[in-house]
Amino acid sequence: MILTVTLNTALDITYRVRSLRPHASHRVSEVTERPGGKGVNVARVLAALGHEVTVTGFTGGATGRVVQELLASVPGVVDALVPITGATRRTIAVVDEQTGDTTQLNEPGPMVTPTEWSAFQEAYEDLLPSASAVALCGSLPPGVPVGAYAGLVRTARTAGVPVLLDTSGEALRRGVAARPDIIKPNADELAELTGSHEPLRATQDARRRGARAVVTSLGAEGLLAASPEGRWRAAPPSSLHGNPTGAGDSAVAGLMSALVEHLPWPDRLTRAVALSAATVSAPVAGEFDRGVYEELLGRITVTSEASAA
Ligand SMILES: O=P(O)(O)OC[C@H]1O[C@](O)(CO)[C@@H](O)[C@H]1O
Repeated sequence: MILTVTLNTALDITYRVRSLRPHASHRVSEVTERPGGKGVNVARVLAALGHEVTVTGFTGGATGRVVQELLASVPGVVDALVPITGATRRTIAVVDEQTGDTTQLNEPGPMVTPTEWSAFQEAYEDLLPSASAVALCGSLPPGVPVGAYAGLVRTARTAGVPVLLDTSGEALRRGVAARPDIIKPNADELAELTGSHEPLRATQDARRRGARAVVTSLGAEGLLAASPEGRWRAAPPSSLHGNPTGAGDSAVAGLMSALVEHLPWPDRLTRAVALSAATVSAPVAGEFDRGVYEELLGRITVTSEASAA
């Protein structure tokens, strides 16, 4: 199975409003609730692709119960979340129907105690021997040490399990130094890590800091990747309109799925870009439009940076 870790799980709520205006009161035309947090979204996409997936992380309170109930109805996903006393957070995406723009409001998450953090680390070590790969995704809830991902990367490496890290800020900086197999920052997260706003230079710099491979998401322009096997840009034929929430999570799912299938890098990137774009076409995070995905698979352009230079 593929293991995904979401330390800051969430009940993802999507509101659709006719037009979002500051200082105004809004009537919500549609409400959608999904089990969320980045690794949970990755797991839902992987399961839809036919992979066996186990999700771990923390769950607590009434929101945590709703997340687990919703997760139980997703075929192919095994729930190995660790219970805590605090309540799982809500994350809210407000979609403006007129402009198509999405505004995201993410709560910080519950306080995790040192005992709960130790219980998680034990559960993680127990799950790793059954995992073909692990994805560590999203923000850290309060109470979890900032070096948490660095420790989880090291534990995966010791167990011989390939590990992808998708986080930001200091947690990313420390995690990269622990030498994960892949990181998947967006351009802003990469600039914060490296101090460089030139994506190709920053992608290579992140490899020097410890990541074996770096896949940078460039929004509607696709992905930029640097690995020991080469450097590539992968782009969709045109930018799609819709809700981009979760597009990065779908890219991670594409990379993970192609990694465990031992596909070469250009095929991994093709799958990641097609899934990411097909997620923009779907109304909520963690879901993708299968028709768009299958149609796009044959239309992603992958260019070797070495030969393009
Ligand atoms: O852990 P964070 O970085 O706050 O991200 C969580 C959020 O990101 C999303 O996964 C979108 O990528 C939302 O579904 C929401 O749960």
